[in-house]
Amino acid sequence: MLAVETITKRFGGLIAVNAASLKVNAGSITGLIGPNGAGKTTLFAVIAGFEKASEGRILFAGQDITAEPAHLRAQAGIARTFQIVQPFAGLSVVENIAVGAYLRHPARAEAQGRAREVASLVGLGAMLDQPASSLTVSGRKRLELARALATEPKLLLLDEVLAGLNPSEIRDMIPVIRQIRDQGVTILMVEHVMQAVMSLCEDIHVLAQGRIIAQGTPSEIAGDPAVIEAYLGQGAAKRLQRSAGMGENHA
Ligand SMILES: Nc1ncnc2c1ncn2[C@@H]1O[C@H](COP(=O)(O)OP(=O)(O)OP(=O)(O)O)[C@@H](O)[C@H]1O
Repeated sequence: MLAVETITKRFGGLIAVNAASLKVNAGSITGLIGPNGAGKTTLFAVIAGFEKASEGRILFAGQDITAEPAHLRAQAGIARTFQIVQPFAGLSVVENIAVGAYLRHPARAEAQGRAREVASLVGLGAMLDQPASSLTVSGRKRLELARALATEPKLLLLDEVLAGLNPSEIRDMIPVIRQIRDQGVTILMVEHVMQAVMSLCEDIHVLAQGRIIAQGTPSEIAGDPAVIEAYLGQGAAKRLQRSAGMGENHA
């Protein structure tokens, strides 16, 4: 569904994304992980058309969309959520979601009808008429998800939708994300909550200092020395191996 081909993004002298390539298969939940500042959000912005790639190509369903503006990518079926959630505070929950639904349903009643369906999918069905400003952090995250989903995307880019949630809220959100995929939406997610990434994603790409350093299944990624080093620093993989060996000796 999506092919990112050797994308580079420079901000002046800073290379935020450095010749990164990745693929997202239709129907999958694919993960994009990496330490802080690795370039994940920047790569999302380039995929969604909010930032222009300095080099490289983006293919969506086989079409080269590298030069397309963000609104045409949304029309084609790409939606993203934002790490910093900023709902229209003065509007109700259903009106906020309808903003996304207007993309495919210009009539108000239809857009609101679609917004209600999406609200119940993400667990906001009981809060339709509340002002968005009254939602908790967890409610705002669900609203952000709903606004993107209301555009009826084929590919949904989730930027840390679990950040700031407590463990029980995370447990509640995981099946919601899975259900969205089961309804036919392909998902690419940036996430720091590893337990969620490991349980949801069939394929994971790891970005570190702008480069893709590993790709594979959750268990391949968890055991990859380059990934361990990227998160824990140089020599960490060896140190872990040694202490695991010592553990066995003691046992
Ligand atoms: N608009 C911008 N102008 C200049 N530098 C930027 C801009 N956006 C991002 N950067 C820089 O690009 C690098 C990558 O940032 P990015 O936010 O993409 O990383 P990230 O992997 O999403 O990090 P985090 O996990 O902390 O959200 C950082 O060094 C950041 O400071």
